[in-house]
Amino acid sequence: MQQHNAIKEKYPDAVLLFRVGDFYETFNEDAVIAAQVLGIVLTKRANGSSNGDLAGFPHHALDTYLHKLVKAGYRVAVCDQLEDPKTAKGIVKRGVTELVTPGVAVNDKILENSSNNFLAAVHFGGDVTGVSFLDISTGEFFVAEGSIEYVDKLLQSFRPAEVLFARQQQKNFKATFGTRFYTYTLEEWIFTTTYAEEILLKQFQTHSLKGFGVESMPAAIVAAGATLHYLKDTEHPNLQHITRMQRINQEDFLWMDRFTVRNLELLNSSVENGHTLLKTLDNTVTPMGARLLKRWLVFPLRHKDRINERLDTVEYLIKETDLANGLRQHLQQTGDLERLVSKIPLKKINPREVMQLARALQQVEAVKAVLGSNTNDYLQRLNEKLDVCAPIMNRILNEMMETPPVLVNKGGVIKDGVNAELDELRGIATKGKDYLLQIQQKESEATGIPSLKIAFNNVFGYYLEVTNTHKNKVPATWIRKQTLANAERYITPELKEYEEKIVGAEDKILALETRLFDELLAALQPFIEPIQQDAHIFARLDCLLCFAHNAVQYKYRRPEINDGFDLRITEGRHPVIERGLPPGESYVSNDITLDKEAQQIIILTGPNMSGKSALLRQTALITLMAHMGSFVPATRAEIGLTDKIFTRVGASDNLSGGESTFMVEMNETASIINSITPRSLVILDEIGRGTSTYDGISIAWSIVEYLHDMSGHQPKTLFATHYHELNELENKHARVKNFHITNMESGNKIIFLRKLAPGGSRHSFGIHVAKMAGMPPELINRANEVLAQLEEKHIDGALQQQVKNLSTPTQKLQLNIFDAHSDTFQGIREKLERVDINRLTPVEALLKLSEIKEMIG
Ligand SMILES: Nc1ncnc2c1ncn2[C@@H]1O[C@H](COP(=O)(O)OP(=O)(O)OP(=O)(O)O)[C@@H](O)[C@H]1O
Repeated sequence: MQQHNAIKEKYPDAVLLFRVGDFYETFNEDAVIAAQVLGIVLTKRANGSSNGDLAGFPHHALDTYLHKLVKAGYRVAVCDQLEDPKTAKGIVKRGVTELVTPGVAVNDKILENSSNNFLAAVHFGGDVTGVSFLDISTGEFFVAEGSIEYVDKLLQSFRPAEVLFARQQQKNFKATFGTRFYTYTLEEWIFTTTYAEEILLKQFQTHSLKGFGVESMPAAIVAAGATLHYLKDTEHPNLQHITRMQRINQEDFLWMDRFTVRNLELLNSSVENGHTLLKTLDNTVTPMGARLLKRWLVFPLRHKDRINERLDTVEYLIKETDLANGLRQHLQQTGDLERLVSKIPLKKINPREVMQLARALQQVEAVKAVLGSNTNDYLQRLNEKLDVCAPIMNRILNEMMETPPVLVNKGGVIKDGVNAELDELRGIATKGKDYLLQIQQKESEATGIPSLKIAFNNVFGYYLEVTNTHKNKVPATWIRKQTLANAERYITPELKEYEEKIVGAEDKILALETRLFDELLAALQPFIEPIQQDAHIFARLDCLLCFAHNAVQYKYRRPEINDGFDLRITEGRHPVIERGLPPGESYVSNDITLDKEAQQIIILTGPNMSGKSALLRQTALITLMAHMGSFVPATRAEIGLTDKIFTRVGASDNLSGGESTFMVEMNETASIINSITPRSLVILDEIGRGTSTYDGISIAWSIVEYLHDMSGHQPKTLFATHYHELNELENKHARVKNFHITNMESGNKIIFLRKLAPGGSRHSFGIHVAKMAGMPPELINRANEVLAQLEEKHIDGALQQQVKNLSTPTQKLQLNIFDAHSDTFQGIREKLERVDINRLTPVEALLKLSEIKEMIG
């Protein structure tokens, strides 16, 4: 217990699993947690002066129980016996061999195949915030820095299992990023540039960080350093598979903030088990492909050439069916090469997995052969980078048994003919066993006991077993060892002699096989990087094959990406809703055009349930898919390169999280306004609905005017609303156009036609929808009465009239000077750039300040 307590002191916030013989035991408060989470028995035991709680489980169940504790949000320190109890003097030496936390998990039971398990670190560096994401199970390591909003979006996209930050930032972190994450704090000194650089250089064995393109990203470097520090802290010293850092450049990707990622239901649905774009598109066949697809989805490209490179390849794969089928087949048989290779340095790879790795390399060889004859540039480049790692693949295949066991200490790992000593020992062991059979036969004949058996147990080794009916035939020279109910067990000197030979040989075989396997693992080390590269290329191939598959299966077409600003979609469909429709029903496609000249903003009205939201979202999703390099659900799509997609949805009650729902709605909308450009696509769904009609219309009205008039910024905008009054905007602003979704009234029913048509609509048919939803007839009748009276009194009409007479804005739109696109900003910037601070006198400085003040006006 003294040893336990001393170790526990070093890991106070972890549950300590303390190895005692064949068990992992937990004590005191750890035992209470373990019993509760694992459903194991909690016992009391005398422990020194007091009675302590105790709960334990057999050591071979470690994987299962460890996983449960970590999933339940606990940090777990695994404390093992560091020496052989047989040879140890006094108390066996023990130490923590691994600290497992939600973000530092390599166990297959904790990890999900199709998801990365990222450990993130955030460094608040004053002006910029740095962030890093590391998946120890795959070796991927990303760094970035930028505004808080940017880091927030990255956190939303990477969804780390654990986030690290400096202890002093506890309040700040919570205020900035909320309580969505599992977090852990580290000492402040870890978050310094010098320390971070030192630890990173040591990891990558380089003299500078230049090669990673991060030297001008101090905040990101600090975050990355903290991540590596934490890995060492959690007893993960062997990280040879973390070979590089990749920097994420904001300008390389189409930006979507976290509200957009959520509103478009890219990764998560708002309803349980609902469909997401990811689920709809994911037809990958390898785990690394599935993980990469997720990343492609939240980081769509922004460079035309790179998008077209993907689109060209998808087109090529669609045409070359045999090639695509061949590739898919080989990929299917590869398994999780990326995670297998990461297990090598972590010393977590077992013999069976090493064999899987060799088989995966055989697939690399096969893929190279298939790709050999292709004429697509991108595939050719990928093929050149594929490395079969033949020396190690052949060595594994030549030296290891075809189906080795999971545990190396079970033997049967190394083939015959690989090592002469091993062959000899195996000869002895088998011969010894043959000889035992001969003894059995010989003694059976000599004694006349036909049922005589030789068997083995751990207590007294090999023995002869005689059933009670033949007991009297046993010779006097045999030594009786055990009496059972219906049999007796004996040993003989001859039996013991052979036993020694066999058991000795078997022990030696296991030791030798373990050594040979370790040698094989050491030989694998230099191949970690090329195999990682192979895994990465397979992931890309998998995603592109998946796009080709989707295009054929779901009739997607190649989008045309151009440098213009316009968006023209012909017969577009919603990829997710379309797939969920019941058999026999088909999705009604729609054309949509947004351009800079005549149709920058569309005000979309239509009855409830007619498909306004669907149309809005499909426009965003088609744009997004095109930027991923995927074909799209439309017969034609011309898409001007887009830099940002914003989606905002009017408040609904399930969004509330302490704040009023309308406040949430306004907060979210406000954050768009400052970062829009003409290349942005803005989707607003019933913004303003969370307040009274007058307030709502006024806010919605002014948002549209603002987006219309922001000089030089005018983003393409789709605005769905129930406020028909907003249709009046078309008459007052040149680039606002009204559209509605058509429906047909048949008796007192409405039939949704779901077709987009020019012009606004007058009714919402909310009462029809209430009726369809099964509201009591009395209630529906009363609602109709109230509506009729309101309409009779022209309340609705009066508002319509007032809207018509609305004046133009009294105040010209004031551009934010901190908006990098504004002329004022550019002017101030130029002025400041010309100033040489070293030569400036105080009076000159005051004069400059006054000039700048004047510019702001
Ligand atoms: N083009 C379409 N073809 C087939 N079904 C569609 C289409 N558009 C929408 N739907 C179906 O109609 C349902 C309602 O659509 P949606 O939510 O877009 O309506 P809405 O006009 O936004 O309604 P509300 O104003 O009440 O929010 C969708 O869930 C979908 O199942």
